[in-house]
Amino acid sequence: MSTEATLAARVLEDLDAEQRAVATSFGCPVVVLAGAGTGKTRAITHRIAYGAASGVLEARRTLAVTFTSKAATELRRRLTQLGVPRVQARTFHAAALRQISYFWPRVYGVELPPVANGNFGIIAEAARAVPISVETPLLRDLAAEISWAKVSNVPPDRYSDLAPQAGREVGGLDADQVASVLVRYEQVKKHQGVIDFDDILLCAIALLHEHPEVADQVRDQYRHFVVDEYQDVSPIQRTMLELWLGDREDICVVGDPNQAIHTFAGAQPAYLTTFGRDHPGALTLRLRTNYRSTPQVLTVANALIGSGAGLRATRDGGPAVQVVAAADEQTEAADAVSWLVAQHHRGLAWRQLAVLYRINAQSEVLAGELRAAKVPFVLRDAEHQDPSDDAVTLSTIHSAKGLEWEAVAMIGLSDGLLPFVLADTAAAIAEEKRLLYVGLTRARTELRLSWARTGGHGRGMREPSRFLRTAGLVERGVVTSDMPQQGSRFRKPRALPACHVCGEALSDAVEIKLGRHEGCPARLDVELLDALHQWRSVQAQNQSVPAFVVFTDATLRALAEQKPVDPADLMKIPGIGRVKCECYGNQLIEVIAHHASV
Ligand SMILES: Nc1ncnc2c1ncn2[C@@H]1O[C@H](COP(=O)(O)OP(=O)(O)OP(=O)(O)O)[C@@H](O)[C@H]1O
Repeated sequence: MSTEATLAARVLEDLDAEQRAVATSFGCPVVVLAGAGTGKTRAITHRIAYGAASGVLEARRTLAVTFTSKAATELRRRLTQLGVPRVQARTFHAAALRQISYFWPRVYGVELPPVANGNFGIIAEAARAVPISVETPLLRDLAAEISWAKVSNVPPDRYSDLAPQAGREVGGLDADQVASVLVRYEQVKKHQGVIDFDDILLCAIALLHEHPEVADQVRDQYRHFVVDEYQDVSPIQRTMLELWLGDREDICVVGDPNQAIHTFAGAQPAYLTTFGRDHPGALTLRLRTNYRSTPQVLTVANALIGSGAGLRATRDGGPAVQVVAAADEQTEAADAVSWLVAQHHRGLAWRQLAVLYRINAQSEVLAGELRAAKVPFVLRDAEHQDPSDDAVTLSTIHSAKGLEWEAVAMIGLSDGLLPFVLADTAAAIAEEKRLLYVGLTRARTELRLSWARTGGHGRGMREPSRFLRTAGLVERGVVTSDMPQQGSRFRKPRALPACHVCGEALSDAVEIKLGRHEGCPARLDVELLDALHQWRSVQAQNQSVPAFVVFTDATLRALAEQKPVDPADLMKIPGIGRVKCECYGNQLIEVIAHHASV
């Protein structure tokens, strides 16, 4: 065997048959439909290494495109390990920026305008000129909308016509108002002499389109293309890719339609599913063998998606997936922290644990409980994170995409949070379902799903997420914790706790915490309440956290009314889980006992 053939054969050694088919298919466009955890990154990096070793592609003329700079860094790391460091692994934007930075001055005789460092200031100026409100949440929504319009090829003068058809809605504004912001936004940018992030691709497209000689040079540089996460490609990115490709067909795209969670931002997963039709002669391959998760996790993930997922397990059986209902958000967070602590005591490092949620705001209560329990954690969106930190990861499901942990807790699995309350069309609900699928498939071994029967500050009753039923967690009886044991438990919530004064049911979270209706006579010991407040201030000061992180006012009132005498009594108060009990129990009982004795 020649040296090349030996090298090429070696590259294939650590691939399974499905991955090998991906690594060795050249000569036609290839689309790979890869389920979660099936090793698509491994398949595409090995494809490039195999192609380079066997001489069917030139490493330095290969462009591997992905969506985040973290993913691009990971691709580069793996390619270097496989002996092909000269491959360009970049995001669409990074690759395009590199090209326009080089060609723009040569073609237009001026430097490329700088890319604005964030565009909130520009949007605020545009909004003031319209005029509309410049409150931060609206500016954030407008930033997302401006980006959607650009990546979807919707120019400001067509926005009023096209946006309503696409079901777009921005913070109560009508389409004409948003269109006016878009027009002003472009004017402000021009006045400041900057471009924004999405303009990078628009500039590159214009450059390659209008200047065939530039397009020829770029095409000469890049001859082989691999695109990861192809379900996330937007119209403007596809146009970019087509311009890079020209009339050549040396392209391999990889993606998972079941992990399409960015359509609200303009992604078009149909580009992946119709790739075979759009590229005559294309080869369609599938990766279905999952190396990440236990059969228990995959059974739930497969059931959620239905026939389209079909992930095959390779790992041995593990623990059952847990579904847990909690009285309120605070208790849900406290229980989740107790579970993390138990996983850690079982031998897992903190960094092998994660808690995932739908929206960032959900991390607040959780962070308070983690601080109280002295559990190290990192927020993934901050999450200045040092990857070497041994800390639990807190992440939105969106930001957790592409990652994996040994044990994963997902919180807030109630209707209104997942699916999120703003998802009001069939398409939006389907995307929320895929979001849950992405979350579930991050877990290697332990998976805990929880929801709270009431929201924070006594806000309304909640129902478990409809997706828990879709995922077969009722029918299969996959284990529940404090949920009622009857088959009807998802329709009929557990019997509500009773008021200790009148005996009637309690449904409000604050009242549940107090153990009585607000209107029922209290046995509140005002002096004890005062002593508890003082104790809480000292704790909060010592830990440099806000007082409510230690205990909420409602919990202090419940303590001052119910005067628990031992840990078992303490844990009957909603909001005081095992972790808080272990952390503060003895001190609290001492404060209460001392107060009784004076
Ligand atoms: N052939 C294989 N043999 C053993 N383990 C493998 C194989 N292929 C992949 N794996 C492992 O499976 C896990 C998932 O791989 P990877 O992260 O590449 O999957 P992915 O398809 O990109 O996942 P996702 O789309 O869910 O983020 C990793 O831990 C990886 O090391």
